[in-house]
Amino acid sequence: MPEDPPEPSHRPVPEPDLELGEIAPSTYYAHHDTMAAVGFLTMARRLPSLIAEALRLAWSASPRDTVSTVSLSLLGGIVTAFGLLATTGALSALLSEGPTPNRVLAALPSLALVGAAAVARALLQAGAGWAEARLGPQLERAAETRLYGLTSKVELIAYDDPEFHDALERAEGYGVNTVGVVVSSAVDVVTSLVGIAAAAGVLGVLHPVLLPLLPLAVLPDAWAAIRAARQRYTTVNGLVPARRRKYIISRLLADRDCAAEVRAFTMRAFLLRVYDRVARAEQEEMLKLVRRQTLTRLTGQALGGLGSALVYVALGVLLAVGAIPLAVAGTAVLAIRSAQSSLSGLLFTTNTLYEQGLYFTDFLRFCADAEGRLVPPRPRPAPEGFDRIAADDLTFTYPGAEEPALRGVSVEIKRGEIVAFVGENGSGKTTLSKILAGLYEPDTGTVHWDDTDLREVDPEALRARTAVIAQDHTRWPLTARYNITMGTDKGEQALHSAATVAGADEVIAGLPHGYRTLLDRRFKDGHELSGGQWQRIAVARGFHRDADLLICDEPTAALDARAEHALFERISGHADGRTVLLITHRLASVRLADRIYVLEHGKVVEQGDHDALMARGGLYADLYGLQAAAYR
Ligand SMILES: Nc1ncnc2c1ncn2[C@@H]1O[C@H](COP(=O)(O)OP(=O)(O)OP(=O)(O)O)[C@@H](O)[C@H]1O
Repeated sequence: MPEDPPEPSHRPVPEPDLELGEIAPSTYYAHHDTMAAVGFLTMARRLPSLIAEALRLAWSASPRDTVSTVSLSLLGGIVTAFGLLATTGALSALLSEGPTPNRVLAALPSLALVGAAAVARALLQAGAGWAEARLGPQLERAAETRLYGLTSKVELIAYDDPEFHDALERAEGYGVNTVGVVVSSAVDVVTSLVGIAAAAGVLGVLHPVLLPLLPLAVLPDAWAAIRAARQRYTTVNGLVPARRRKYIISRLLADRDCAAEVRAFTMRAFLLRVYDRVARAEQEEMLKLVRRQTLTRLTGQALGGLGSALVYVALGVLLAVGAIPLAVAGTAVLAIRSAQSSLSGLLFTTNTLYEQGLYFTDFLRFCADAEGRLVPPRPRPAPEGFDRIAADDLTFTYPGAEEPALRGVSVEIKRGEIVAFVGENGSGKTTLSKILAGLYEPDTGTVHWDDTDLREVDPEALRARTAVIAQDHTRWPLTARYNITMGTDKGEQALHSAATVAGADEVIAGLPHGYRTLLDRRFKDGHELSGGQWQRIAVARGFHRDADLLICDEPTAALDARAEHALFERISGHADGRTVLLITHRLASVRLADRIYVLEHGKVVEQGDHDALMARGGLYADLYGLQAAAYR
């Protein structure tokens, strides 16, 4: 354990508290339970379908390399069998009667065959290895392209569905990485099976009585390997919660985000103690496992030795009674050894294939589910613009939510207007704006751009006509330029004017490489911005887009007073002729709106301009009065 720092004398460090609650299960260990419980036969039964799925995927990534991998591996097995049979010829000649030079001469053709088989096998194995290695990166790319093609295309609402999230986490966190391993394990399983079949075939050809000797020699090893693997799974599965807890604590000790607080609150000694307790417990379990596995392997080896002894005795008896010649017995020993090595390969790869196959299946299931979440093709093109947007009687409930976020909402936005949504937290403003932007589909009700029903329009095309300055905008790990243009370069003039409107020009002027500065500290020469500076960039992004409808969701929450004032001035100047939908809690700023909708619990409870709403003396007047009082 690392040495503890001296405790501060003025305050005792509390005892490490391990009562941190249950650790939630993790994607990375999603199938450990299954692996600890499942038997070898269950694994073996699942093999054919797993091998078929893996080969189908491999075929889609590269038919040529798939065929090469499989055919060269199979040929390698056949050549091995051929080499073993040629050995019998060589041994027969060498062990026959007569002077040694004559016996060697007689053995030469068979020896040449044995040599040729060895060379051919080596070449075939190298070829298979090469094709398999080529397949790996192609598979990885195919799987990732498929995954990310789907994640970026599914309906946005999928991201609010916990089941989609879980499935995505499993597919992305682990499933996609297993594709290559599953395919290579599938090929290895087939190769090992061919190796065993070849050895068994050779024994059968040499003498049928030799066949029953094979299980005698190979089963003890097989038993030990399977048992040791089970022991490891059971232990590691039991350790999953401890390992996750250790990982969480290790992040507190090593992550940048908490580095300052770890020091400010002198947390080091406390955290190290908690870490050490968990790590020690884990170490104890691992040492116990090592002891148990060693015992199992010793038993397996002892039984294996016994099995081999029995094989030799049986061979001796067969030789003594003249059932088989010496050359055949010699080849049988070689064939049994070859089967043993194929079997240990088979056990290892079966285990790997089954385990990785569980995660691989997660990947396949996710892709199938995501396909079902794609927006079906829509008949009408997106409207060129609008004179009036009308939302009628919208209701919307988030997946899994008990209460609807919107209940029977109707709003109207005319071209060139500034319309504001106000209301307390959680009243439904952002949800409504996302439906108007075509990001969510309402459960019931309609949105029309003039006479076009948005349900008939491709949402992607519609989104090209709207710009959203989001409340929780993304801090893209790109240059300042790309953070504003988002890859749609409209020239320097458009870039500078959008940046100026948002006050982002001042931010960019202060960056070491101006617009070319990377806004992410994880990259070399990357730069970090403050919350308000980021918001200015996000606002510039919205203004840069050629959109008929500009949705500003809390665009000034992080801005200083001067920047906020400048932005609202700009919006009140009708943002270069755009229609603006403004969501804000700063009610002084919505005075400029042509119409204000006040939302409460997912319903529009008031609407009108500022003066009308103040005169009404309802929720808006209450909220406005509260804010105004704070400045008096
Ligand atoms: N992704 C989501 N999944 C489930 N419920 C959600 C989700 N997003 C919002 N909600 C719920 O929907 C309701 C409306 O949320 P919305 O974000 O539209 O409110 P808002 O008026 O924009 O709030 P705020 O002023 O805090 O931004 C809230 O009750 C909220 O808890």
